[in-house]
Amino acid sequence: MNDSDELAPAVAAILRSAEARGDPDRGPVSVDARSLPAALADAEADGRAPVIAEVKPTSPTTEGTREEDPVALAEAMVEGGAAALSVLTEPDHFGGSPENLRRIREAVDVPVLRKDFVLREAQLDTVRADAVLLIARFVDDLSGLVAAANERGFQPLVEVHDREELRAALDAGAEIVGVNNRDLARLEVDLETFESVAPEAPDDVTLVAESGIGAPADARRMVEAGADGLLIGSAIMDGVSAADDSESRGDDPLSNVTENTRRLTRA
Ligand SMILES: O=C(O)c1ccccc1NCC(=O)[C@H](O)[C@H](O)COP(=O)(O)O
Repeated sequence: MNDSDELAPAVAAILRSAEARGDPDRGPVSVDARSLPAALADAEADGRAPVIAEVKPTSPTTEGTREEDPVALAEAMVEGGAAALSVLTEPDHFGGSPENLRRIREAVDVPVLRKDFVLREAQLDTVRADAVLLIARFVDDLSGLVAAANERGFQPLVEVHDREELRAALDAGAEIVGVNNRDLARLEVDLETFESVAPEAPDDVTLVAESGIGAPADARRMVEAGADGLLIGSAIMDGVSAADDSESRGDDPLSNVTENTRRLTRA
């Protein structure tokens, strides 16, 4: 990873803090993972859009920080039909923590993806999750980290943004690939990114469309383009564009999170 000059300043700062974070003081963890591909397929089989709902207290592109208990947020998402959860563990720019993930995974029975900027093997051992995000652009030894994640029982979800990164992910042995519609160089979101990369992926890969899915029509568009899973954060956490109209939003933030999730899982 040597292109921090080409990244949005917020992303370069995220990477600096990921590099500086200490490694856990223990050996390799072992995980008995809940299957993410199976959970997504089960959702589709019973008529729900396969949503991976993200517990994302804040981000560089969000105003303010959600103060609700992360476990309550996660349970509200599952109640709304989420097939799986994504939980931020990045503390400095997303308000996440490994402890949030540990508590959420204990409280729900759906698969939980660890959302962070994992750069080296020891960082895998910070907390047990069912799946772990590895960002192709930022990981120097992608094959090594995919293998290290698999050895521990984690399901690696390798994030790409273009066809070249998709090839690198497949060469590294990725079986679950996320195509991020958010360009981390400029932080702009464009759903055409998924549409241009998805046709290049083999059929046996589980493909996840990430970022920028704000409304049910976006969710349908991504599924039509080949998405097996939909990673959705902001539209569930704040629901600005998920709600059809502001009158349908109530005063209870957790009910709104459930309702935002439900609208998207019913897409
Ligand atoms: O979300 C951000 O502002 C962000 C900024 C810099 C790097 C990464 C960022 N997001 C990471 C994500 O992948 C999203 O949280 C996830 O795909 C959900 O996206 P969205 O539904 O658009 O909140």
